[in-house]
Amino acid sequence: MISSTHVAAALVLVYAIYRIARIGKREGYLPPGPPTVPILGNIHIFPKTWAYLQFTTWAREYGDCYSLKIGSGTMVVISSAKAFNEIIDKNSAITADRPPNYFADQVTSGGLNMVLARYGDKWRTLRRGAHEVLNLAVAKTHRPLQDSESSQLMYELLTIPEKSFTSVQRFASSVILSVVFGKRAPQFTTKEVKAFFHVQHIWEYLLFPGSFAPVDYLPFLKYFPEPLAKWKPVVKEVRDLQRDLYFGLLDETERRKEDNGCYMETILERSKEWGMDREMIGYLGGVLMEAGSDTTSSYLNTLILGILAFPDAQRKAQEEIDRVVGSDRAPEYDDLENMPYMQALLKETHRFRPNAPLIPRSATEDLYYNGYKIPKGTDIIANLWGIFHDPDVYENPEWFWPDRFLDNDVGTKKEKGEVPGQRNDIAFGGGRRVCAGIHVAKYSLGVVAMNLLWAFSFTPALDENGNEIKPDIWDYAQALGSAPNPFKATIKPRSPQHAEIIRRRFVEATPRLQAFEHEISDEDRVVLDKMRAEALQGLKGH
Ligand code: HEM
Repeated sequence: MISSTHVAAALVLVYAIYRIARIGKREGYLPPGPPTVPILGNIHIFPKTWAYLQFTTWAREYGDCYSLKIGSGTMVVISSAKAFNEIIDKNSAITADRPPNYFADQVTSGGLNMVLARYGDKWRTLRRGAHEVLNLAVAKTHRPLQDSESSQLMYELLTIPEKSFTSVQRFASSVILSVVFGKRAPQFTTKEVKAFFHVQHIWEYLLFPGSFAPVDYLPFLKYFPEPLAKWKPVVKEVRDLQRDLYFGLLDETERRKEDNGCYMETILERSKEWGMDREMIGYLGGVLMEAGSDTTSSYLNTLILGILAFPDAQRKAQEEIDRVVGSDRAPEYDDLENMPYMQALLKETHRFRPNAPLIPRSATEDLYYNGYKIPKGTDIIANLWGIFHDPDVYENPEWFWPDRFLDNDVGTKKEKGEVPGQRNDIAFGGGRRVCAGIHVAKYSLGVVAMNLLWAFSFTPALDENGNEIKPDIWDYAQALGSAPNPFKATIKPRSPQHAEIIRRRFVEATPRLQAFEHEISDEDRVVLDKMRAEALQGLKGH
């Protein structure tokens, strides 16, 4: 006989099956998206590589705001300037959070990595500390240093052009090291730069979706023992390496007490007022290096790749620079306002290969877009690649073609007229989490780009048979940001007069650079002395 207990058990079972079968199913109020399967949702088709390309393909099929089901969780991908403006800019108060990141929390003492931190008190304190030292007025005080570092970059391209790729990386790292910790990196092989790139490589691997099990989506995995949790030793390694580097540099700044005006000197002086303890200070310094180094160098190397592959852009930029600056002096930042083509070229580089093709956010309250609901707790991915490579909005989006920005400030097709929400600095993000280093970044990018094009002609490198190697605009690293793989170019000064000015500027920058040459290795000292002596010799020889 069937008892009421049996009936109750059967009902519970049916309900449980019904609930489990619904896991992974897209709720009716969500934006559309690819078909789901029970339990997994869209996990089985989630891209393990080149996510931004697949996200863009889906955007063309499902629209500028679509959803993916990650088990019972939801991810919404936005791929138009309008959606970005409405969701990220206008709704910033409820979309400024980042998705949970267990690995980042473990590595940086409970979420002190400002870029990845949840939207809360720790982030607010870090952001305030960053703002105090990165705002426009303070950023301006570092411009002489950026100019001086750029003069060494130009000198390296003149004398060791075959190392252009790493020279650009050295420049970017040295600027951030100096600005943040008051200590420069004279070579790409300088101890701190080597240590930084070493740990950064492992760190990116740890963060890259698919490298390890998705602990944030399946939290029970956190409790697995080490043999089953392959990320555990990697987390420890990254933590140890980062602490050695970041806190080692902080110790050095404290020891030195010398006033070269670096960020750490200010932060150490005012940390109490800003509510920052030593852990926060060390990680803030390190995170600024992480956020400011690769971005700047990848951008500049992309620019070089772009003008190699699309020589028309180089020719037009140089015609303009010659007209505005001439060949008796090197360009200065203020020249940029008289150079519409150069401005267009800078914008085009951001559009062509945005440094952050996907920006992760998380909704802290329900919000609505185009009648769809984006519930609290949804991960929101701003797909910058999809925005910038939309053929409906941009003419030939896969071309490096600065001219598009001459017609209108945002580079969109003429017949499109004004595209709602479009602005030309989306590449730096938006709302409350907009790039904290935008002023430092824009100066480095502008000054170096103008100097590169003023000083040198860039043509494709030659192979062993003397044939040109076709620049490959798709040869990018499988990483979180858009970083071109190393490539070679033929780089020649545009005239002996240009070469002489490059040498002179490098020699004249010596005292400014020396203010940041602390505790540098014997090897770095020897190389620097030799470079300076040769530059001086070159000048006398003329
Ligand atoms: C080519 C240069 C750069 C580009 C394109 C760039 C772009 C970005 C983007 C897209 C974000 C995410 C913004 C968002 O969530 O809306 C970001 C965040 C950030 N950037 Fe930059 N960045 C660059 C250089 C720099 C530099 C030089 C620094 C430091 C000196 C820096 C410091 C930061 C920091 C600290 C954040 C985290 C902001 C937060 O989460 O509150 N960036 N950047």
